[in-house]
Amino acid sequence: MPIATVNPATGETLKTYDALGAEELERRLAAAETAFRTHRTTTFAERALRMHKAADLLDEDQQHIARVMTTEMGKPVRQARAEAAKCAKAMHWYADHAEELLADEEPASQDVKDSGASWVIVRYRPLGPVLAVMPWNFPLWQVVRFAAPALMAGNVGLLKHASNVPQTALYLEDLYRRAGFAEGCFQTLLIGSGAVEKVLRDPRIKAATLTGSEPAGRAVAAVAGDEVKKTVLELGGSDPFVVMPSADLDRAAEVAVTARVQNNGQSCIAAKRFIVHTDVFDAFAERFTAGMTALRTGDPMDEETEVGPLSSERGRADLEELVADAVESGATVLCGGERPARPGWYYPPTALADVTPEMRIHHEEAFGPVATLYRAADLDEAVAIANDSPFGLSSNVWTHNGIEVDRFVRDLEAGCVYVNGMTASHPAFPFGGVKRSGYGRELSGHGIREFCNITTVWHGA
Ligand SMILES: O=CCCC(=O)O
Repeated sequence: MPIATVNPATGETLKTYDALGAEELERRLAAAETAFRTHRTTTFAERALRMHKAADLLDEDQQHIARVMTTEMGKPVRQARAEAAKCAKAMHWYADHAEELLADEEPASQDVKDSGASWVIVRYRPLGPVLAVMPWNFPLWQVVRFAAPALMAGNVGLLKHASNVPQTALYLEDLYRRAGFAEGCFQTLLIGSGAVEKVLRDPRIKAATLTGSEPAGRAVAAVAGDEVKKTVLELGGSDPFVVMPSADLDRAAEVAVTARVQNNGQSCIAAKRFIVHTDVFDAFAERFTAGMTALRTGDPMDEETEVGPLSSERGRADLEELVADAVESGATVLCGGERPARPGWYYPPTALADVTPEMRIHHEEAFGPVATLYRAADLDEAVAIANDSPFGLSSNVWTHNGIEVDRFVRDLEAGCVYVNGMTASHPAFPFGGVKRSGYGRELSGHGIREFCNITTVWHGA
């Protein structure tokens, strides 16, 4: 795939980039190693000053970078501005909290005594240069939620971003440099995916994080495993959205629409499978279909647009194939289902009912604004349908029955359970999944500690 900005709203190639040559790649790896030697010895206060500055600069640049993101991957510009604001918030949060999250820990005095020590501490030390392989869907946020904790922990970052968001990738390198992080602390590598293995095997790279598809995660984890390097993987999701009879149906349907079509339906934590108790299925389906049909679709630069184009022609073709497969096998189209006759990679908000396990869409991630609706006879069946997926990222449940909430929290196979709301990541809460959605956690204290050398310091009498 060429490294290029191609506007998904028109299909026009606006800017292309050459991949880094071997010499420049080597220079950047060396710069990362050099930068780490100094950066690891800086204080939390020094890092925090730069991170706050980066957040302030990002706030100043919000209009500009939002338009760049929209041009590169097609998200509605209002959502792009919200993404930039969320990144600044996360940067401030890690600037404010990193020191306390990575403070030395003291084991219980009885255990210290039992070991024969006079004192023991556990210290979180940085690992070194970390490679981040990141996707285009939240081109700022996916990177910042790695970079903010990594830099605050004393690590340095090398970004291999998706090939269709090069301007956003270069902006991020420039942002951290302008904020005062030393040369080499955060670098963008304009390279194709074929060059990732070489970088990952380089002894100067100590760990890797990847957000993206399952095949990409498997490939990076295989190489990292061979090199015995730590990885965090945040892969696909096909999150369930369960609606029980006690739910506020109007609110559940309204949030369900947003949860499905956020980011033009291209979010790992978008709700994708709507599992509705049979007593309220028809009422929910009617409200949900009306909401999906009423969405304003069109030019993502238009302030009023709620759903823009998909990011690529291939992405739209994949989605169309999933829908065609389902319809051929008996799914009912409640709304949408046909691409509009216009330039750009648009696909309408679509809802499918009568979905069965024989259909590909039952097991695969629909990365676009396509919802599947399921009828469940009771809570047990709702849980069974929800868990009948290779993925386990997040989940959403709508009920006002506390016993049901306990059951969902106990039984849903997912990294998060959101009750009476839609999944939304927050800097203070761990984010990540189980099953084919990956492993490890981003954000919160758990995220910042993923790329630390957790060091036991034992001191004799
Ligand atoms: O694509 C998944 C990430 C979405 C988010 O963190 O809000």
